[in-house]
Amino acid sequence: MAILESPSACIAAEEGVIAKAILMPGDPLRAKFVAEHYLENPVCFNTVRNMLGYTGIYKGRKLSVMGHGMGVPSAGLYAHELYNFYGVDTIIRIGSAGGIGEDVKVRDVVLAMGASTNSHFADQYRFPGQLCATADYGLLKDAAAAAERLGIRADVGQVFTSDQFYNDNPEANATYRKFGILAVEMETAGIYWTAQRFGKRALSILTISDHIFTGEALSAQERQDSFHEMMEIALETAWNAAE
Ligand SMILES: O=P(O)(O)O[C@H]1O[C@H](CO)[C@@H](O)[C@H]1O
Ligand SMILES: O=c1cc[nH]c(=O)[nH]1
Repeated sequence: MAILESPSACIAAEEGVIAKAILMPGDPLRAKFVAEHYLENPVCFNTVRNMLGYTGIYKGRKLSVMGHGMGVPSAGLYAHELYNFYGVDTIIRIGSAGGIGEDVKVRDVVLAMGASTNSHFADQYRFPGQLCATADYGLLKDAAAAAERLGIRADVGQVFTSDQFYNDNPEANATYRKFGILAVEMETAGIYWTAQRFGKRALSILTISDHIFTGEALSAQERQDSFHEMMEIALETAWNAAE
């Protein structure tokens, strides 16, 4: 696929091709999977850096899905370009996360109401104080309702967005747990801040793929099945926001 001239640095898509609502996993191959399994007539709109993006139709409405890579710098960059250059107004992250909360089990779906973080991404805003990274309430409400309709248990609460996958501080996770953090992952705060900065909407829907305290982890089959549950909640939520 030839790379197009484009208004932004890291996405090369034709004007109007990307839908107003987009699902975003970290892994571009998970984006391809969603496009091929859930969207009618998916068309690939981005191959730059292999960060695959597709637009197709879900239940009669135009919807997109694209990878955002790992970590806040990568996810923040793609969210910035989508919101500012491609007319996107809703990003729903669909990611994996490590369980922290006592009541959170592998396979569970977590709706991230807010994200605490050790990321310094928001320093650029020179916000006088600590800027809360929070989900869009409408998306959060729609996702909780969709989970209930689909009969899927979804925990709603706070997550921790970490710059480290391998953390050298052995006490960090116990402290997160003490403060009621449900799960740890690596992008939500950056996406939420970017949405807040540009007056847009974002929500992270996460599947617990492993538990930090119990060491329990999903098998490949379980990962596939429970990721389906997260994807279905996300698709139903995005449908409400789609054209
Ligand atoms: O499954 P994804 O969406 O990539 O999310 C989680 O998985 C990656 C680490 O394995 C990080 O990106 C983390 O946030
Ligand atoms: O960021 C992540 C994702 C899954 N599991 C973890 O422990 N961390």
